[in-house]
Amino acid sequence: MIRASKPLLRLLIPGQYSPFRRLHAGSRRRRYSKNDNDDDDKNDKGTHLHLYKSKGQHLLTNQRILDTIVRKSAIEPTDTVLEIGPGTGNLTVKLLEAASKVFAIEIDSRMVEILDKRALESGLQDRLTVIRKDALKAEFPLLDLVVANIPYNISSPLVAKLVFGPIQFRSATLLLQKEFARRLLAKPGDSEFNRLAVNVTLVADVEHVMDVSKREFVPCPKVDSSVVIIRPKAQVPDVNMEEWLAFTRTCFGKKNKTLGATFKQKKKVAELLNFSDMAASNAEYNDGGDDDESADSDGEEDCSSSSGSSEMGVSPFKEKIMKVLKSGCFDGKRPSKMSNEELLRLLAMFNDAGVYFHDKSNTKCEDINCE
Ligand SMILES: C[S@@+](CC[C@H](N)C(=O)[O-])C[C@H]1O[C@@H](n2cnc3c(N)ncnc32)[C@H](O)[C@@H]1O
Repeated sequence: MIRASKPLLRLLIPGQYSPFRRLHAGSRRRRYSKNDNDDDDKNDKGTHLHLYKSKGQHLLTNQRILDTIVRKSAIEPTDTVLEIGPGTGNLTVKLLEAASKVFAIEIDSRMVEILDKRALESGLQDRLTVIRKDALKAEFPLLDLVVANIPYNISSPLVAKLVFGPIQFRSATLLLQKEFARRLLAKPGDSEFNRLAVNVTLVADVEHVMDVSKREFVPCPKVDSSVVIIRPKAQVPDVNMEEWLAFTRTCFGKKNKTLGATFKQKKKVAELLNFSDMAASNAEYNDGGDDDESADSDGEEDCSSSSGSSEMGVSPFKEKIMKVLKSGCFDGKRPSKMSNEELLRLLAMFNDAGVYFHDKSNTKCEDINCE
């Protein structure tokens, strides 16, 4: 928690006064108090604004960077923009000038108050709707673009909510922790390549826009940042997303291990067997009891029927898995070097052989990360 030493109003408008410099200098000495307690807001009422580390309250004050973010977002005058975590509104006022409508979702009621006041002062209040909610719980409105300097502690579920959620949008320009952005942008074979990149790039393209030094924020955080633009793909592979997420979780549990070694683990095989049994039984029930021939990859064994699968022990099931891996030359491959096309092909081969993936912890689409 940090306390601004000058009246609140002066804190809000960078460039007009120097409190940011003072605040900045202070932040180097003491970023937040040890008691970063969200309930401790007794000093917020007067002229002071406490910024909470737990809410990721680092305000971006550099006008040039704010302008670049808006310009790179390619906002049309008719666009509706969603901003997540508007804070005191440094980015919001610029979005209001560029767009027809801005929805801003902010969890902190003190920020909401400041934001409303600032919009009023700009004369653009009619274009702004502030929603005082947790962005992870709020229902997103219909929108064209997302432009936001988000709280970094919700990066992963928020990106998942955007790319796997029901709301369609042209692009999301996001200021993220640099390390998280690197992981989003990583390609197979890069040391940062991981499950996050695999899952996001299945449905969206990610472009790096620029890096932003931690010194551009008040208070100064410990980490640098990067701006990226996420653009949903026009065409996404026809795959069950819940199963894909469970599949990538299994594969990327140890991303540098060969798939042969990963799928040799007894526990993993037993889990897969249980769920594949259930999936096969459901398929039979839904089909009115008919055999599903499409689930049998080579016709040599009846992998799909409930009787075949449910009576199959761990060992024969493991053999089946190994057979799939070998027939596609996947057994020696490491997930850290595999493309999405290869992973999709492997999942399709597993499904054809009656092997299905499911997260026993009930994977939701928010869960796209691996570490
Ligand atoms: C990194 S600050 C960005 C502030 C402002 N956009 C800027 O660039 O100066 C993040 C903002 O998100 C808000 N916030 C934190 N968690 C949130 C959540 N779950 N939902 C909505 N807003 C949240 C914080 O209160 C804070 O105002």
